[in-house]
Amino acid sequence: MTETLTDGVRAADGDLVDRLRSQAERYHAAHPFHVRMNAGELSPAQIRGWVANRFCYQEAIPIKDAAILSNCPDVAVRRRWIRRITDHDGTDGQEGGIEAWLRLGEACGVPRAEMLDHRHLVPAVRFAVDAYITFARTKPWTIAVASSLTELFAPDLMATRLAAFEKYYTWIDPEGLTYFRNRLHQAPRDSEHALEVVLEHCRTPETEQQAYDALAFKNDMLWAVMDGIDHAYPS
Ligand SMILES: O=C(O)c1cc(C(=O)O)c2c(n1)C(=O)C(=O)c1cc(C(=O)O)[nH]c1-2
Repeated sequence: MTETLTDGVRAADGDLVDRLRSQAERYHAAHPFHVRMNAGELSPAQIRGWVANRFCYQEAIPIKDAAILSNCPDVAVRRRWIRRITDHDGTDGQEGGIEAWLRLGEACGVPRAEMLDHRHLVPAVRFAVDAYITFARTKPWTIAVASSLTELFAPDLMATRLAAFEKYYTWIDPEGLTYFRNRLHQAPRDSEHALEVVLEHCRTPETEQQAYDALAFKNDMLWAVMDGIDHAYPS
């Protein structure tokens, strides 16, 4: 690539970026359960059900990122991608996203033992999340990277959710919301890198389509997670 993203994307890259971004409307931000969450309409039991089930996704993220690393022959990409694992797992003296999510759950009233032992885990959520890990293990690494691009859409949802929790769910200790605050800056950094990788490696109509389909798969996976939660904790 002669130009970098910061110089401005090439015309063909712009087309692919537009096609990928067009999938924003299929993002799980539009799922009725999230719409009700962001309107302040969920009960404490529904929030607890969501937080306990979403923990399964949080646990899966570093595992799928390790699967991508294991398939990636590019040292420069691995050096940046590995940060995602430590962001979630933490390091000595630095709390990671998994611990932050456990604290969020506790702030919502779910004991950490009940998240860790999966007693609230709904089958549909387990199977959807497993499918994401399997996708990352079995697809070409560049296509697995493309599936992470839902993070292009995540910051808006994260900001809306944070505001909704602070406004409507005042029974939750605001300290517990650190996870969302951290993702506000982690997600844009991560999606920018993932987009660079996809634009550099997916340069044929076939691979562009595979990247597009990977993002559609991921959107479907996230939607299925929300369907499972919505069904288990109906309004
Ligand atoms: O709460 C959300 O709505 C949401 C969505 C997504 C996403 O769009 O995949 C991620 C996260 N959160 C998240 O916290 C996170 O760490 C994350 C990593 C990834 C990924 O695919 O690599 N997605 C997401």
